Amino acid sequence: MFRAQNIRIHNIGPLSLNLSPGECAGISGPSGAGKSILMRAFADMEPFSGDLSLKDIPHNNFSGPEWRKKVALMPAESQWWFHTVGEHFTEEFPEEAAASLGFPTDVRNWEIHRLSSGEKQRLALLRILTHQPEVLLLDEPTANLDSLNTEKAENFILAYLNKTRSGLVWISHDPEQLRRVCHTLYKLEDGRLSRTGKVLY
Ligand SMILES: Nc1ncnc2c1ncn2[C@@H]1O[C@H](COP(=O)(O)OP(=O)(O)OP(=O)(O)O)[C@@H](O)[C@H]1O
Repeated sequence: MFRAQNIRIHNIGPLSLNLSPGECAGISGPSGAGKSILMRAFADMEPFSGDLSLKDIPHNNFSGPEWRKKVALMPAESQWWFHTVGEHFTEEFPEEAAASLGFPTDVRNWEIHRLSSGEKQRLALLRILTHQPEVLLLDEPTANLDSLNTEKAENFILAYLNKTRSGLVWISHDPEQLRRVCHTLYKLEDGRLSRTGKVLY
């Protein structure tokens, strides 16, 4: 459903990655290998050459904002610009989903400046999923979380994937986590993306 063919960015690539509906692809690799840049290219936020498509529709057929609504990137550092949590949610605040990520009902009134890095990370996840992306690009989504909240976030993400049959690319430095949550595993190193294991698709 998501196809990236012959992608080149700076000195990375050419590389290709395809996602089937409901597939989670994990990417690991040394620091500085270009994992984040690759995610930015997939979200059309970084100049690249090559072909991207979603459900066989080339990415050039979409405007940038249209593409990014469907192929949504959650960067390692989330951005917050209003005063409170609730103001960042344009739709009705997803209370039930917030509870499943461990938040009390008044979280929508919390001021941004009081949030811990782990709270920001879980709320960024909640926010991005309210837009119902068809492909989700997660850059180290649990890097600031303890093991209990990591488990909650993993379950939350996988439940979304199973329900919507979206595609997911998950970047992590934790090989155990990638083995736990992903169907296909890749390593990005020296500009090349290689399949390293666990092929269930
Ligand atoms: N606009 C740019 N032009 C050239 N090189 C860049 C540009 N932006 C980032 N880089 C370099 O590309 C490399 C890859 O960076 P990137 O953040 O994608 O790495 P990463 O694999 O995600 O690393 P980490 O695991 O540490 O987060 C880095 O060496 C970075 O300095």
